Amino acid sequence: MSAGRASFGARLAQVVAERGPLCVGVDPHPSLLTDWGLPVTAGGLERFALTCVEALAGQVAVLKPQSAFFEAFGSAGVAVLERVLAEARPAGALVLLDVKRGDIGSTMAAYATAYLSDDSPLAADAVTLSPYLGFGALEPALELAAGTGRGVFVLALTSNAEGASVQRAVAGGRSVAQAVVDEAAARNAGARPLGDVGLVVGATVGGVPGKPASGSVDGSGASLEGGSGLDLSRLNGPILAPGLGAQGATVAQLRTVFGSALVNVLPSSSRDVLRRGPDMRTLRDAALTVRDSLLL
Ligand SMILES: O=c1ccn([C@@H]2O[C@H](COP(=O)(O)O)[C@@H](O)[C@H]2O)c(=O)[nH]1
Repeated sequence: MSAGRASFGARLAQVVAERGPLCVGVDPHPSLLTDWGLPVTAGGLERFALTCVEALAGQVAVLKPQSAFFEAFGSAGVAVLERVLAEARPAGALVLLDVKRGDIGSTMAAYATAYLSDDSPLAADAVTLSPYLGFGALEPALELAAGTGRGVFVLALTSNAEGASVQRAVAGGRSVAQAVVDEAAARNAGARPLGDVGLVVGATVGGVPGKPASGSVDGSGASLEGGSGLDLSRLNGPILAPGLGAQGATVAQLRTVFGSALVNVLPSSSRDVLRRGPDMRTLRDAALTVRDSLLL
C-alpha cells in the first residue's frame, strides 16, 4: 500500500456513504461542446472538462472521464485529461478513468504504470479494464492497484447490446461474463469493507439479449427487462453500472437488474447530466437530482 492511502474499496465505501453512489461521466462529445457554445478545439475541451470538475467533483462520489474524448485531441487533449485528474482529486470525488485497457501481461504492466502508479501524471483512483486477453493478463494492473490503494473495474457485461454475443456465450457451463465475475470475486474474497476489483455491468442488461430498449435515445438497443442473469452474490466489490439516462436505463430498473447486489452498484450517467451545462449550477443540480433519486 502507498504511504497514507487506504485501500480503494475503503475509500470508495467512505465517499459513497458521504455522497451517495452516483458516478457522473465526463464525456466531452464534440456535439456537447457545440451545445455549450464552445469551439471543438483543445481549448473548448479544457473549458468543458474543467467546468465539469468544478461543478461536480465536490458533490458526487465518482467522476469518470472518458479517455477517448481527450485522446481525440492528441497530446493537447491528454494534457487536459491530466489537469482533470489533478484538479478533481482535492475536491473529494474519486476519479475513475474509463480507458478499457487490456493486453498481454508485459504490455499490461506499462498500462498499469501509466494509470495506477503514484508518479504518473495520468494516475487515477481506478481504471476500467478489458479481460478479453484473459483475466490473468490483467495481473500487473491488479497488483499495482492493490499496492497503491487504487482500484480496477473489469468489463463483465457491458451496456451495449452487441456485447452479449461474446459476454453471454457459455463455456464450461457458465457464461463468459460469469467467469469474469467469479475471477473478480476470488480476488476480493475476505476484503473489508469492499475489495478493490470492481466490475462493469451495464444498467441496461436485464432481460432477453438483443431486445431493443424502449427508452434508448442513442439506438444502443440494449434490453431493459429482467435481471442481469449473473450471480453477483460473492463479488464483494463495486459494480459500475453505465447506461443510466442516455442509453435508456432508469433508476427504477436498477433494482430489477441488480437485486440484492444493488448495495454495491455505482450507477453512471454522462450525456444525460452533461447536456444540462454549461451553467455550473444547473449542471450540479442535474447531477444532484439523479443522485437523490438513487437514495429514495
Ligand atoms: O458497458 C459500458 C462501459 C462503459 N460505458 C461508458 O460509459 C459512458 C456512458 O455514457 P452515456 O452518455 O451515459 O451513455 C461512456 O463513456 C461509455 O463509453 C458504457 O456506456 N457502457
